[in-house]
Amino acid sequence: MTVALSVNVNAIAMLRNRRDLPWPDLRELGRIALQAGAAGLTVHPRPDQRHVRFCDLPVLRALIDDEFPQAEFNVEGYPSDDFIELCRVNQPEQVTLVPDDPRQATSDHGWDFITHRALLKDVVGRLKAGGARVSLFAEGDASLEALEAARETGADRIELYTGPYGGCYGDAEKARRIAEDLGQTAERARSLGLGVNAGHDLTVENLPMLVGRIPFIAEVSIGHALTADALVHGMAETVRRFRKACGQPL
Ligand SMILES: CC(=O)[C@@H](O)[C@H](O)COP(=O)(O)O
Ligand SMILES: NCC(=O)COP(=O)(O)O
Repeated sequence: MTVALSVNVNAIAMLRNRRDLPWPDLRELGRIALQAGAAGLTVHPRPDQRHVRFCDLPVLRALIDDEFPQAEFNVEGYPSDDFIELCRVNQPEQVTLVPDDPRQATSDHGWDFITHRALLKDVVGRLKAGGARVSLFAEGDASLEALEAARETGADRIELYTGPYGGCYGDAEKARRIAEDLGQTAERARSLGLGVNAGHDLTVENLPMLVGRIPFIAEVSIGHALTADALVHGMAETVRRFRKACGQPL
């Protein structure tokens, strides 16, 4: 089983949005990423559109449909009515639901599945009826009880929030401890029949330990570090480096 890499283009969009100009061009960079072997593209449209804009979604949908029909579009976000409508219109293969407050700078926690079970069950049902796989952003140490509630929503997968793991760069011992917690959570999720994705602050350096501990991760979505590396190495070479760090044969 190989760990699929989905390239999150939010950080590229944020750079573009500094000016009223159309570059860097998301469609072109998305194309380079997919040509270099990324399995898909991820966007996280936030209500203020400070990163990816709502109008970017049809462009990326068309790129995949026209040129990379095996690739997947993953749309992440809080399940507001606007977000659900964006998903209906753009038909992502996967929707990842995230408990973000609009004021948050970035995602920094997973769902409380027990408290939000009813909301999630309703939204997951609607998204799945529209044809999407649904993944739920989860705390790295989610309990069995919490994961049972996640499964009851009808979701297909969880996405492990790996921010604290990414935050301990330079401290290998702490990273190992967190990787172990993430591994145990992933095993609990798998024992319930849930697939496991992972994301947030993953890098070429920290991926191998995570994937070594959780070889059954289905997909990682990566944006911030991948965009930073692309400034140094170019997008195509960066995607190859991240694929290698995921354990993919090149
Ligand atoms: C859901 C998640 O893990 C986030 O990492 C997210 O997709 C990144 O969002 P921003 O790029 O908007 O910070
Ligand atoms: N789901 C996580 C994601 O898409 C990207 O997170 P990051 O690499 O930008 O931290």
